[in-house]
Amino acid sequence: MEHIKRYHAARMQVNGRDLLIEGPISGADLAALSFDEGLKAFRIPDMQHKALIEIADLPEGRIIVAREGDHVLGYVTFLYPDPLERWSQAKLPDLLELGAIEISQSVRAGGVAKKLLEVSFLDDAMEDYIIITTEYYWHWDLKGTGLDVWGYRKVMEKVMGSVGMIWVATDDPEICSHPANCLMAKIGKRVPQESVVAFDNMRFQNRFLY
Ligand SMILES: CC(=O)SCCNC(=O)CCNC(=O)[C@H](O)C(C)(C)COP(=O)(O)OP(=O)(O)OC[C@H]1O[C@@H](n2cnc3c(N)ncnc32)[C@H](O)[C@@H]1OP(=O)(O)O
Repeated sequence: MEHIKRYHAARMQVNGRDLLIEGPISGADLAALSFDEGLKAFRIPDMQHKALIEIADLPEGRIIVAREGDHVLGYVTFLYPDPLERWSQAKLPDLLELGAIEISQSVRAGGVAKKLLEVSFLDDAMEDYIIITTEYYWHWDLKGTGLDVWGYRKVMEKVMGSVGMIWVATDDPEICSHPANCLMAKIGKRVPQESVVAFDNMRFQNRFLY
């Protein structure tokens, strides 16, 4: 499958700060930007910056950033699912995982996460993919937001729902291990039925138990 990446950008103001939301950007462009110290939910900021640079240059990888000048304050990633996760079992060329979305504390709750997704989905190429995201409460910044798991789950539903990603059922044991965890997905308009069926089969693998 040819992965077409068309650049889009938008501007917004949050707390009086001018932000540029743009992407997909290349690894070289991302390497030239500084990376905010507050972006530490998944790895220490330096390591996460390096990981994102690698993802940006993967054939299927897409990184959309929110930046103030040359300083990154938020990002979202799309790439093939981790080979250790069931979502990669069928090796679907047209299934991408929204792997991480993170906004620095100083500009949170100002619509940046929703804007990152809006810009991501401006690219019509996204209609060729099944986009999934796995929500595990242990990845959430409960302490930094002061929200409980259900309040946080509501925020994630609002962020993902803003581009039409919806809750979908699965019997994946990790997702089922806590009721606030969930799988969300959006199936692009041009995704063939065979891919949708393969995705359904990956979602349910323990039918003999029912
Ligand atoms: C696949 C994954 O990456 S799962 C992990 C998600 N990432 C993280 O948990 C990392 C740490 N957290 C963050 O980076 C941010 O808090 C995020 C990404 C969860 C949300 O980013 P934000 O830019 O703050 O979200 P945004 O401002 O677009 O808000 C979306 C909605 O949630 C609401 N919201 C956001 N934060 C809060 C909050 N702390 N309390 C109540 N509501 C909130 C917003 O008001 C908005 O509501 P609306 O749609 O009714 O207007």
